[in-house]
Amino acid sequence: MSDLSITEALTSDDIVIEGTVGTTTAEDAKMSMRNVNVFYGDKQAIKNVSLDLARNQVTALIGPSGCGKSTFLRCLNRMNDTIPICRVEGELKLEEQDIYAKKLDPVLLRARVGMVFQKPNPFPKSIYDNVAYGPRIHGLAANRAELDEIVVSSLQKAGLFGEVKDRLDAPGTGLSGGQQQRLCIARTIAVSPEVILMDEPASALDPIATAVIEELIDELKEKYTIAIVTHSMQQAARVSQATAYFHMGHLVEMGKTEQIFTNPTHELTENYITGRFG
Ligand SMILES: Nc1ncnc2c1ncn2[C@@H]1O[C@H](COP(=O)(O)OP(=O)(O)OP(=O)(O)O)[C@@H](O)[C@H]1O
Repeated sequence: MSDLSITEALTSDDIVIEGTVGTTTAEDAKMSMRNVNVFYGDKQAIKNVSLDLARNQVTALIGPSGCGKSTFLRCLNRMNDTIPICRVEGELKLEEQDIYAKKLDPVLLRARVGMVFQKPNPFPKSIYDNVAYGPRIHGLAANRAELDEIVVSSLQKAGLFGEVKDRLDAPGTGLSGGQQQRLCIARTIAVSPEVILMDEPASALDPIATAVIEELIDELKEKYTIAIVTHSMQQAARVSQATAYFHMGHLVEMGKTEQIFTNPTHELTENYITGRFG
């Protein structure tokens, strides 16, 4: 394919992408998705995507704006349930559990598969209460001492405790952007999730706060399985072990991050990572 035809193909709605190249399965999968299709009304946003999230790894979902990264991520803890016109088809499993099973309570699923959003969104409550909120509604602490312990250890794991330990009663909204995002990560961790989904978690932050979040993501993978949507290829390369390249609803290519960024197989992936499209 010449560059011109690639450019045409990249901007055409008629592009045909057959299957996914690379490795989409993991030996030790924490989550497995097979033949996932997602529709908003009549419009199909995800087209027959299959991939695994490997346990204790960071998987980056990358691709041009509108390719379906966030839609796919939101399927993994049923956040799309909140969009009435959205319909999800296919098999989505958290270990052996079908996460779309009728009997499954999405609120409990979201405690197991937590989510951190693009814009830090602390509740208008104290730092303490932000982190204690989840454990309280899920009844995870028998008494105040246990709750204190969860709050402190969650703030520690999110790398924020040292900065806020003397002002746990202060409002969470009074923290800096980067601190607020770490507070949101602490809030997610507080309910002991198994998987953490991150939708562009650093895009609203300055480079220093971004570096802190990236270091934290690297530490968090020791305990959790992580999927991150990012527009920053440098960030994907820095924090992830596996990368999935989406294009117009298709999963074009997936593999080890190093290979995707140094030696991609598909021309569409190569064009994206070399900055010819995006
Ligand atoms: N709530 C919605 N209702 C209707 N269509 C939607 C909705 N959310 C997303 N879409 C459409 O689904 C497609 C995929 O969107 P999505 O937000 O998942 O892409 P993305 O790759 O995450 O984009 P971005 O990088 O810009 O955030 C787009 O065509 C978008 O317009």
